[in-house]
Amino acid sequence: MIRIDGVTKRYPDGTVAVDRLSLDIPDGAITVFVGPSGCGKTTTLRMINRMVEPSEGRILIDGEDSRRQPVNTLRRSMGYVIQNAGLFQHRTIVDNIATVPRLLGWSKEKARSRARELMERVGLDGSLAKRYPYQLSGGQQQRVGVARALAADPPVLLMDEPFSAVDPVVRKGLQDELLRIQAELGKTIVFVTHDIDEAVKLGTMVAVMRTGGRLAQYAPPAELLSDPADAFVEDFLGADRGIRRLSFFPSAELELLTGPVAAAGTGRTAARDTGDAPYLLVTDADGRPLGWAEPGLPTDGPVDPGRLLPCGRPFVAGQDSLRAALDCAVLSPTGWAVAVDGSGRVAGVVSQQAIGEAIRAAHAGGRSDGADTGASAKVAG
Ligand SMILES: Nc1ncnc2c1ncn2[C@@H]1O[C@H](COP(=O)(O)OP(=O)(O)OP(=O)(O)O)[C@@H](O)[C@H]1O
Repeated sequence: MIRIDGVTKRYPDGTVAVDRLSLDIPDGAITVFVGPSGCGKTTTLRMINRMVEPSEGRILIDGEDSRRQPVNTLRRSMGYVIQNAGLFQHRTIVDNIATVPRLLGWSKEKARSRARELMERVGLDGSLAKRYPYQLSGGQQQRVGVARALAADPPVLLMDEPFSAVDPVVRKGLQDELLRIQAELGKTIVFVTHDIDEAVKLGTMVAVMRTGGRLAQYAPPAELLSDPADAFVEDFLGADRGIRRLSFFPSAELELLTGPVAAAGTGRTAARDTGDAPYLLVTDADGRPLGWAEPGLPTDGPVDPGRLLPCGRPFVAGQDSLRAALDCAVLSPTGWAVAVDGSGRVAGVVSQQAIGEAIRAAHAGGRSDGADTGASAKVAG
């Protein structure tokens, strides 16, 4: 555990970048520092690996004052990733990644073989190994930056706005990759961003900082969304925090109806017994959703999918969140959401109204994952 204990940073010109900050960064989890520009996020991160020395207070690593370790030993135990990756332009990708192992005295072969293994881990094709950084896209360069930081297998990764310079689609891919790597390797990651959505998505714990380097709130993201500490945090979280909070409620308890679901051309569709549902959901022979049949549309023979109402993007029952289920229902012209299993086959349908009831029950039960335990079990979707 990294304990930040009453830390203040005053720069020589008198600027107080961080003001009496105290918090514990748990092992094997992602802790995100988020806040407006100039609130002291980068300074905090750099105090952890002593690129910046605190003016007051101390930082304990597994109970020991970080100043008791030689600074080089400390830094080698902490990979560091920055915006635009900061790669060595004159070195190939594989040699960029092999930098720290080489500094640690590994042979060239061993360091390069480790680098190639890491390229695969961060989702980079091996054919890029001999290229130079300028021959890679921004997103690929960021992956190289992550691989380089992981090369010597440090227990801690410090990441300063690592994905800020890439477009939203690439950024989402990098975030997903980081979550996957974190789940696989169990690193302690300290991540700085000014993007609250990124913080909520990635953080096991989120520290919201305010201008003047003060901590506004430190909590799992579900708790931030349900109980912002004050108006500043509430404002920073943005207008749709209620909807975003639904990402933390699993869809597992939604009661799915299978009555209004039928495969095209099976004859069952002719009966059109849709129960409570006004429409019939028609699937293909494998059970994958084709669309909604309006009353009156013959469905007992081959169905022209062009005549069905679209069913939008279904949610994965049990795996996706209530937010995904609600989104599906809201976007559906019928007001009903389609649930599928992991292989895309229809598991059932559920109405907007039933989802609304599940949301009310979830709020009443305070069942958003992680809010009680401090461990944020994220729900996909
Ligand atoms: N070397 C320095 N000398 C004086 N003031 C500094 C120095 N470095 C940072 N600051 C000031 O300290 C405050 C915190 O800066 P810091 O870079 O930690 O903020 P930040 O939250 O990371 O900002 P951003 O999101 O814009 O990167 C700012 O007011 C900044 O101008």
